[in-house]
Amino acid sequence: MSLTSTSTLNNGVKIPWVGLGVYKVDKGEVALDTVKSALDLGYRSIDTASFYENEKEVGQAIRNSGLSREDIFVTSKVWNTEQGYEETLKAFDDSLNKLGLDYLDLYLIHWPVPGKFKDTWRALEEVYEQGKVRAIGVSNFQIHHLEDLMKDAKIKPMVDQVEFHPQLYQKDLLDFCKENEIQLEAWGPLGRSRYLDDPVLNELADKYGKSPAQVMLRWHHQHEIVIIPKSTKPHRQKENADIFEFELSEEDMRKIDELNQDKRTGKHPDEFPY
Ligand SMILES: NC(=O)C1=CN([C@@H]2O[C@H](COP(=O)(O)OP(=O)(O)OC[C@H]3O[C@@H](n4cnc5c(N)ncnc54)[C@H](OP(=O)(O)O)[C@@H]3O)[C@@H](O)[C@H]2O)C=CC1
Ligand SMILES: O=C1CO[C@H](CO)[C@@H](O)[C@@H]1O
Repeated sequence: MSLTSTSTLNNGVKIPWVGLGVYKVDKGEVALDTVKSALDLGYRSIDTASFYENEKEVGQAIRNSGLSREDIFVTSKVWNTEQGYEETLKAFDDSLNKLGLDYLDLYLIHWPVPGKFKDTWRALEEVYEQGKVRAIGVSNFQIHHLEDLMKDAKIKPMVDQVEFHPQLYQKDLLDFCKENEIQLEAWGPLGRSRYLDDPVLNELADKYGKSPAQVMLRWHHQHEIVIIPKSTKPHRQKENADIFEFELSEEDMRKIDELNQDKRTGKHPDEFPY
């Protein structure tokens, strides 16, 4: 198992289990260097969004890498103010242009904007059917949003990317996604580094000879969740990728499950100020 090991989405497309997130990675040199070091270390999946304002640098770093386009999995997202059918078709083209790519691997609805996300989804179905994106999905969708979307959708979402970490163990959503063949992807898988001093995670880190961050990430992996930890630092990128060579016991998985406090670092999807 390595950074090239993948989960298979419900349409057969393969997504790496571990990718690099690039939110708050400043455009310019920082973004170029961050994506370069990740690709050099073997990362093959990058998660960006029009909202992050670094698509240009992400695309440039991918082209500079000399890797084949088909070996890299690129995700972007349509932002809230860009939602609606026509608006999303335009936003998709803008993202492709900024990235300098002729197709995306995954395009997501960033948040379930009330009254808009169904029209937005029709636009995603359209670009998917045109072959401009290999998979489509959603982000920050709760079970009720998924159920609502799937009532009218021609194509079922392949991915739901949500905030997920031990302090926000969304078991019902995870089970729902598994039942419906929707791949759950965790944003903030390190809890944005706020809970790394948790005593249970530290005790387990000592037990397995790993860092608390690696224990957290491995917990997601054993729950079959795709993760996209962000770091601008090569030594942390390396650490976050080194989670394939150890296994948490069932008892230790349960101990981490029990850390849940329904605690979010971001907004609740039903309360986001749309
Ligand atoms: N769909 C959505 O609405 C959202 C999607 N996302 C996506 O998910 C990605 C990941 O989430 P994000 O919010 O960045 O949070 P993460 O949980 O990935 O945490 C990132 C933070 O942890 C630090 N860090 C990284 N690795 C380590 C380590 N090994 N030890 C200690 N600290 C570490 C980073 O600092 P440093 O860089 O200094 O190493 C940074 O401060 C985003 O970058 C973005 O792509 C994020 C938020 C919302
Ligand atoms: O992707 C994102 C990055 O983080 C932001 C602040 O929490 C989110 O709003 C956004 O969805």
